[in-house]
Amino acid sequence: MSYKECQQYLLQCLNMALGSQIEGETSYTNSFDVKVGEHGFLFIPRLPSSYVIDDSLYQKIFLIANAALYPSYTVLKQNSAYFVPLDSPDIHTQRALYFPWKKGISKRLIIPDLDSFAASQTGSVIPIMENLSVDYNKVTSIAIAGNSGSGKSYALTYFLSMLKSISELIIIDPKFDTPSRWARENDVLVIHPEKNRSKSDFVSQINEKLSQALDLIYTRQGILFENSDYKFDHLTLVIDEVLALSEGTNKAIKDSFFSLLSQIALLGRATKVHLLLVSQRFDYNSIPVSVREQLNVNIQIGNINNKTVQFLFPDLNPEGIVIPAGLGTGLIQIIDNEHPFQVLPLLCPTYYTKKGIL
Ligand SMILES: Nc1ncnc2c1ncn2[C@@H]1O[C@H](COP(=O)(O)OP(=O)(O)OP(=O)(O)O)[C@@H](O)[C@H]1O
Repeated sequence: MSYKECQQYLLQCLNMALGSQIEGETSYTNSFDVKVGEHGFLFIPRLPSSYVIDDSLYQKIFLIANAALYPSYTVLKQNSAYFVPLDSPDIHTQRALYFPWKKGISKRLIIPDLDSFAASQTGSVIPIMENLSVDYNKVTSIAIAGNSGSGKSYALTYFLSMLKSISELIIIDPKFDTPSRWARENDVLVIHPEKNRSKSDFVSQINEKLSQALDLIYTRQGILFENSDYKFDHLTLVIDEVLALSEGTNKAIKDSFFSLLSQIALLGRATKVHLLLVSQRFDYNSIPVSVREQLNVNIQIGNINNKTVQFLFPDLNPEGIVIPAGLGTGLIQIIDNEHPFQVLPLLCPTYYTKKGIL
C-alpha cells in the first residue's frame, strides 16, 4: 500500500468511526486531515473546531487506526496526546497529533536448536523477535513478570542461553527448579535453598553474593575514575522468583537484601553489573521502587490488563494494544537510546533444546 493509499484509507476509517467523538465533523467538511510518513501519521485538525483536541480524542484515534492498520503497521501506544508543531504559515493548521508506528506486527522467533543458535550469535546482541533485539551493552537491568504458567521460566532459560557467552552469570534460584538444572548443565554458579537451612539463612547467603557484587562495582568505579574508557566484562545476577525471597524473611535480612539490590541497580550501569529479575509481579514487596525505576527491559507475559501492567508499566493503559494469542506472549519495553520508548506487543521466542533442561 502506498502512502497515498494508506492516507486515503485512514481518512475513510476516521471519517466513519470518529463521527460522534468530533461532533459529526469529517475531512469532507475540511475539519481535519491525515498525513502519512515513514515513521507514523499525523492527524491535522483545522482550528477553530467544534471538538476538543485532548487525550481522549488522541486515544480514540489510536484505537481506530491501530485496528484499521493491523497487520500492516503497529501503532505505538502513547500515554498521552502527542502534539507536534507543523511548519505551516496558516495558523488554522499549525499543529497535529502524531501517531508513531512500526511497520508490520511483532513476529515470534522460532529457533530449531537453541544451543547452536546461541553459539551463532556474536557480540552483545540478544534477539527477541524477528525485528527486535536488545544490545546488552546498552541496558542494565531486565525484569520478567507474569502469572504462573505464563512462560517466565521458559523465557528465562532463553535469556540465560543467550547471556552465557556475553556475561558471567550468578544464578539465585529460590524454587530450586529450571534455572538450577540449566546452571548444572552449563557449569554456572547457582545458589538454591538447601535442606536443614532456614529461609533467612538462604537470603543471608544471597546478600553475601550481592555484597561481593557491590564491592566489585566499587573497585570498577575506581578503575573508571582513572580511565573512563575502560571496558569491563559483564556480570549478571539472575534472581528467579524474587517475591519468594522477601516474603517471610527476617526484617533485618530483607532490608539488607533490598538495600543491596537498590545499590546494584543504581550503580551497576557504568560498571557492567546487571540484574535479571523474574517474579510473578514487581510490587513494592518484591523489589524496592528504586530498583523498579532502574529497569530498562520490562517484560510482562501472560495476562495483560490494567492490574497486571501496573507495576512494570505504571503509566500505561493497555486498551487497544493487540496482544498476540499463544504461549509466552505479552508486552515489552526497551529503554535505551536506540529504541523508541514505547511498549510493544511481545511474542517470546519458541525454541527446541536438549531434553532434561526444562
Ligand atoms: N515462547 C514460548 N513458546 C513455546 N512454548 C512456551 C513459550 N513460553 C512458554 N511456553 C510453554 O508454556 C508452559 C509454561 O511455561 P513456564 O513453565 O515457563 O511458565 P512459568 O511462568 O514459569 O510458570 P510457573 O510460575 O508456574 O513456574 C511450558 O510448558 C512452556 O513449554
